Amino acid sequence: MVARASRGLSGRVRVPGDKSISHRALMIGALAVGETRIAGLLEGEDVLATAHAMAALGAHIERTADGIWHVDGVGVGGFSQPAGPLDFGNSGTGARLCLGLVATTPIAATFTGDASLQTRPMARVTAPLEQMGARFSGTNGDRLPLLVTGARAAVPIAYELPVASAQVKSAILLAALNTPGRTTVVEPVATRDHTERMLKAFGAALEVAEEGGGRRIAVTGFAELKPQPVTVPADPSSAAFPLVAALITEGSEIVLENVLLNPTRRGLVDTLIEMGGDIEIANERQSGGEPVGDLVVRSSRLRGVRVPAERAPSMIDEYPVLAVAAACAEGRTEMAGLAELRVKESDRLAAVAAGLRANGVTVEAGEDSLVVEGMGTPPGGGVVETHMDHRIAMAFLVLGLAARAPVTVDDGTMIATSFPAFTDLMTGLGARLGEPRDAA
Ligand SMILES: O=C(O)C1=C[C@@H](OP(=O)(O)O)[C@@H](O)[C@H](O)C1
Ligand SMILES: C=C(OP(=O)(O)O)C(=O)O
Repeated sequence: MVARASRGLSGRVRVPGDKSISHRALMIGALAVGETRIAGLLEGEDVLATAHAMAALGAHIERTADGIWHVDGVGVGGFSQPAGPLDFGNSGTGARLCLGLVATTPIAATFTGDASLQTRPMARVTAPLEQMGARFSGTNGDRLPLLVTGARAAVPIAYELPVASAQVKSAILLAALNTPGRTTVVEPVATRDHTERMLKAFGAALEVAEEGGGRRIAVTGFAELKPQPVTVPADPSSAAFPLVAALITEGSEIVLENVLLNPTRRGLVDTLIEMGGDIEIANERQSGGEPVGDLVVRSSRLRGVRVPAERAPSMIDEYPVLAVAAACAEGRTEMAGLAELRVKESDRLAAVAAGLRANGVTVEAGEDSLVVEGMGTPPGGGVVETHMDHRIAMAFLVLGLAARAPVTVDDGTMIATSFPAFTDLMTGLGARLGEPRDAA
């Protein structure tokens, strides 16, 4: 795909539902007794893979013509042995959270995924889940495909997260639901807390205590989960693309409606405001147990900032597009604490650095840091390798809207994993996106 210099993005749009909340709504709905109705579910490939997995484990899942998803759950401990492998496609969240679900259920299941997912580390979840009694075997070290044998008699653990990861935390909390006694997870830095919020709403026995900058979360097993209606707010990680696009293309003013503003997810918005971004948060309210608001965004002259390491978990998926904003700012932007970017759908630190260099931007990439020299208007003109990574594709298409020369990404197909309507939504706002063969 190719993106060309654009001006005056305008319109009022709602990006699709939050990916993290969508995965959890299907999984926790599958564990409740009775029907959970989900409005605004993200219908991207990652979430659809989770829906298939829940159905393969015995939940009844149906989408009605009004767009509502109905999940008829089997109850905690009620999953049945799937007939074939569970394929999570490109999705780390789907695979890791579901490993937690199966780990304490007495069934066996093979977990697999696409070429990107098969390179991603799973030991971070299999290590604590083994302590709870699950067994994992495979031929590729800790990587997928893995055969998981759930514990017959699961044991509760007290676990301190070695990496700031909501996926690891959530895998353990979900495993704890079918484990007798009290399982405790301590996270030194707060990560997204959608699992905790949703489990509480469904009636799980869950306690959260603030501890320093982090949290201690305890789950007592065997509570019955009661179905709850879930309304999924717009995904801030998807909103990030039109948000940055409007800031860096001249003469733009857009409104992004109903965006999730959970404090564990709003690092990008806060950083862009620090950079001088004209972002107004209107109509702040609560929706389905989460804070949401409308973002009014106008083109802005951005300036470089220092983004502290402790902010990383609250914007971990947004660094590729932040780096694009930084390239279009005046001055240097320094980002620290980025080690986790190396183990996402691609090595995002390397992919961002290579993509920016290909478009004439000066970048310094350290082991876990990135420094981008802002250029106001970058030259562009490069071809970016996306490495099966949706966020790399979308971030560099956004760069192309503000660069002097068009920016090409080698493959736009992975965008469908998290934001299938990306191209339509962006072109609807006035962005010039297309295939290289299309007329300029
Ligand atoms: O829990 C979640 O829904 C997610 C957690 C993050 O991963 P880590 O837990 O690996 O940081 C994030 O990158 C991913 O897109 C979604
Ligand atoms: C890291 C991401 O997703 P996942 O870990 O679920 O593959 C992402 O969507 O940016």
